[in-house]
Amino acid sequence: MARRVPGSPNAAPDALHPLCPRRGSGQPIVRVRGLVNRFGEQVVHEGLDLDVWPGEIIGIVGGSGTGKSVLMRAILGLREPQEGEIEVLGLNARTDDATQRRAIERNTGVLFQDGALFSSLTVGENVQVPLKEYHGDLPDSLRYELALLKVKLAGLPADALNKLPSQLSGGMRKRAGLARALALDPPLLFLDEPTAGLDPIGAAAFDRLIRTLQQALGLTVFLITHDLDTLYAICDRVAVLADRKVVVCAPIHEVERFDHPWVQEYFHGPRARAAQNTREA
Ligand SMILES: Nc1ncnc2c1ncn2[C@@H]1O[C@H](COP(=O)(O)OP(=O)(O)OP(=O)(O)O)[C@@H](O)[C@H]1O
Repeated sequence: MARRVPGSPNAAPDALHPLCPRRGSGQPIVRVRGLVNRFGEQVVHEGLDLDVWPGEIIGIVGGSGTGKSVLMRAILGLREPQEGEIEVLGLNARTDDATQRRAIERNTGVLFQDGALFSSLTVGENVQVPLKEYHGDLPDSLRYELALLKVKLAGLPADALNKLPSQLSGGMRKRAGLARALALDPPLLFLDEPTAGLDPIGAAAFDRLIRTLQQALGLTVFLITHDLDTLYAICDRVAVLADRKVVVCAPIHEVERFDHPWVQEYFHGPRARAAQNTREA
């Protein structure tokens, strides 16, 4: 079954999140320049540049260990790179200024690969964690209502609110993680391999959910994936990490033609051909 997703890739949503830079303003929502990340002798990134534009879904791909997660962590300020500039929503992500750091945190939602839910809290309590941190003055009943709204937005039934993560399927846990990532209505969403571990039907449903939410909420999405179907189904542009940097960043049909051994193997190797055949079937 080919994945069918509402709204075509490359068609950015009409309405952007109010905190997003205006489209056409020339201002990216994430700007990375000259990024260097090293672990001891190992150089992961060396002079990496990347722009993420308002309202797009950008897919980040690359071989295992090319530094996709390290890049995401550096952008989110969860890791201090050795060199480079990183701006998020016009703010310096490498600042020591606590107010700016908090503003970035407040405006970015993250779905980590394993969902990263607190196992001893229910789904509803997990979603309320960021609400408590940033809106501690809200009455409990309103926080509960907001958590319920996010859980429904993420496509979970209302009764999931009172379940522990261990009582959910893998796909439902991803949706619960997504609900928490959306708790504060961020303009910018980071997803680390959201469809990993899901069966093809569950993965296709998750792709649809991401596209629908991105269009409805005017989100910009930074999406790390190995999933070719996701790239074709929902990504407006694809950035390929190789040789310690972004070697190409463009709409997928341009990336497919890019002359680089990893790109050619990934997009034209046996697995890619199988995915292509599935799409054409
Ligand atoms: N805290 C750390 N300490 C030492 N090395 C690290 C650390 N975090 C990441 N690395 C190394 O940096 C490299 C890039 O890791 P990263 O997790 O970003 O890769 P990735 O592209 O996301 O890989 P995958 O597709 O397998 O998830 C790897 O070689 C990894 O071992």
